[in-house]
Amino acid sequence: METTAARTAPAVIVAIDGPSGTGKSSTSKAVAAQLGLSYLDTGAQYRAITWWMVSNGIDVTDPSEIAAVAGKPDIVSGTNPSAPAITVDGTDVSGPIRTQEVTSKVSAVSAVPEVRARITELQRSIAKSAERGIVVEGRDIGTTVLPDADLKIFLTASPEARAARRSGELKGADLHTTREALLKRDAADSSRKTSPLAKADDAVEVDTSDLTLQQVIECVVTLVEEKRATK
Ligand SMILES: Nc1ncnc2c1ncn2[C@@H]1O[C@H](COP(=O)(O)OP(=O)(O)O)[C@@H](O)[C@H]1O
Ligand SMILES: Nc1ccn([C@H]2C[C@H](O)[C@@H](COP(=O)(O)OP(=O)(O)O)O2)c(=O)n1
Repeated sequence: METTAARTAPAVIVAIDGPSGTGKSSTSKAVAAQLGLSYLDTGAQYRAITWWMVSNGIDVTDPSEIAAVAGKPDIVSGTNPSAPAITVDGTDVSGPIRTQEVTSKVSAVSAVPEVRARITELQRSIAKSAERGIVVEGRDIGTTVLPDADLKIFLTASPEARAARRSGELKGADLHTTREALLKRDAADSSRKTSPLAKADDAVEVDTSDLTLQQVIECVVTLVEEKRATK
């Protein structure tokens, strides 16, 4: 629930990065809602451009083919943490971007520099226009997209905890298969040349393996409030 203090506080930019299943989306949405900030899911944008490539028959194993059309889809992200929305060329793609097919191809598409340049520009312009501040979650927000963010958080968790959380979501998914797929995607995201998944030197690292979601939210809200008090 947003408080009166939140409505009058100075704008604050929060970057939350980390690998898959560490709690970035759940934490970012809750913190933004509680503090009256906008919210941006940058993974959804990479998923949306990947969905467009797949839907238009682009060979996602060919970086030059991806680069040639990277500027074509019109991706629009909503920033309401209580109702995150994403459209491509006017079509709501919030469901289709979560399929296994998109998940298995998103690392290859998001490694292409032309894709990153385009999406990064979009992210910076959304962050700039958030009057009361924003929580932006992803892989390279603290290092590349918003290096001057007021607060940078890097969430981690053991592969076992992350796989258990993910297979809980994908009902009936095998734990071992989920763990392997997740580690494969992390390795691809961490080893790409352009803005890989990485912790910024000035980010606060929070290991969420043994914390409840509520504990992680409280920890981040406290860190944001401390930052705001010094602004
Ligand atoms: N600290 C936590 N303890 C238990 N489950 C969690 C925790 N944080 C997140 N989850 C759950 O794990 C799943 C993945 O979380 P999510 O926020 O989507 O992670 P990410 O955005 O980093 O991939 C969700 O079902 C979420 O409810
Ligand atoms: N800032 C970002 C955000 C996501 N990506 C890429 C790499 C990720 O594997 C995919 C999907 O991100 P997403 O946050 O939706 O992934 P999870 O829901 O955590 O599994 O997008 C990126 O390259 N840079």
